[in-house]
Amino acid sequence: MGDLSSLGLSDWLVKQCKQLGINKPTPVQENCMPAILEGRDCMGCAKTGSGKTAAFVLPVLQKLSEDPYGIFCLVLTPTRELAYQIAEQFRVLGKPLGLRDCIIVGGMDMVAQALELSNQPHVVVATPGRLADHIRSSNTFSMSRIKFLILDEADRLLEQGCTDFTKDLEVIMGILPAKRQTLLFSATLTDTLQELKNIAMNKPFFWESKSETRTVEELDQRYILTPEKVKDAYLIHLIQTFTDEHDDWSIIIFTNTCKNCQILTMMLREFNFPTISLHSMMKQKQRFANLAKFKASVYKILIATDVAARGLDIPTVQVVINHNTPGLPKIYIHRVGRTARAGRNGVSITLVTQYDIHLVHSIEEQIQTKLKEYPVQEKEVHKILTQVNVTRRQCEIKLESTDFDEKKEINKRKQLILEGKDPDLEAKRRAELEKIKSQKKLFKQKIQENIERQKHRQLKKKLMKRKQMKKKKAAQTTV
Ligand SMILES: Nc1ncnc2c1ncn2[C@@H]1O[C@H](COP(=O)(O)OP(=O)(O)OP(=O)(O)O)[C@@H](O)[C@H]1O
Repeated sequence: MGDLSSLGLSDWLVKQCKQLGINKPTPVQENCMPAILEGRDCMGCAKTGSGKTAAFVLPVLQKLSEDPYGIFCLVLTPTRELAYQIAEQFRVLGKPLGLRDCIIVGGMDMVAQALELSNQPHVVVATPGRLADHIRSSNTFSMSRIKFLILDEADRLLEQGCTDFTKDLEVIMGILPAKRQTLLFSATLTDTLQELKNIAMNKPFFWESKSETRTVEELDQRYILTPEKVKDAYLIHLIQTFTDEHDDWSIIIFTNTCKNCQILTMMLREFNFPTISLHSMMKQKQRFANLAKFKASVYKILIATDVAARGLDIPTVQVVINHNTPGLPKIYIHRVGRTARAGRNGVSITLVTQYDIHLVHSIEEQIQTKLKEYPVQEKEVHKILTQVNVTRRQCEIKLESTDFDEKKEINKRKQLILEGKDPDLEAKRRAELEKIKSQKKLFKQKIQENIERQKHRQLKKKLMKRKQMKKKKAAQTTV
């Protein structure tokens, strides 16, 4: 492994790296940085926690120091928290340059952001939706001279998941110069490789870490097979044993919905665990505050939806618990990648119900690793089962008495308005779709029933025939 200066970084930058404990480049840095410094487009695919952020931040800072102007670099990333984390890396490593950065994410004051953009910062780190809003609504800034476009978690930005960035990306691409360097990074690039290659047009340098497995060796990956109803008791038991056995610890628990996230947080607090939550129905300021408290170990447990699955770098996290088995292997890879980062050890425990076994198989196939069973003292779990289930029900009732569901509905309507849709028309459209769906289902059911009936009739006929034949034969032999 070479050192940082032999890769083409200036002394001031190498010194800055050392102050942050970056002494030797990681493989993704060693391989991608020279290509970026040569001026090539680059696609880097390396495991979680392997230093992909510095792999693009360092060459950008190097180039910026040679010819400083704003706006020099645009970084796009799928979540707001990640945008702050990336901007922080730029700020810390670029301090000797007097680097000016600007963070453009949803949920924060748009006027203040517009002002910052008009001051020509060197680096803009943004989530696509809010940046596209700025482009649509003002002409006080220009990105026509940017040198670098970086898509961090590039596959997420391009996939059409629950948050679809495609329209916003089109708006953004429309104001960027064709002559630029495009850098794409993620731990899971391969699924969307072709779309990504279309964005990085100039025969990108492609580097993927060679490894049979897609998760890091330092990660101990476990599962617990549990009926749905006993899941929470297992969770409480796991946390209790973990707190009993470790002094300096921190856990992230991933769950599938904002509501579940809220209920689990309330529940764990009832059991006196220092818990805080992070999900998209929280106000942005609260999201940042909660994450900061978790990072500072004021709270040891973070319960989050997949909004925290990608990119977050919190070295103290030793355990990741999947309260639900992720539906996609790629989500699993990112979730468990919140621990065992940068060579540290970590454990991940996935709670698996009988309905999730096929999901575990496809996860194992993708990561090329078999999950091992996590040993649990069943007796201890059964002792707390009733208490846990009663507490959950109480928390559910408590949450129902707040306006949580109402807020969810309002948020949905707001989102539709922002997308230029009429919420009432959308509701009508969705109701009609539901009606068609259920009619189709009914129709299918009827056809199935008819087929079954026909089969039954044919079978009956066959049996009757066989009986008659037997009778006939019997009659003939007696004659
Ligand atoms: N060369 C290095 N030596 C030691 N530590 C490093 C080095 N490069 C980066 N790090 C540290 O490793 C940690 C993980 O880096 P980073 O967040 O960039 O990972 P990543 O590959 O982007 O992970 P993810 O896919 O989860 O986003 C950070 O705390 C970072 O400061």
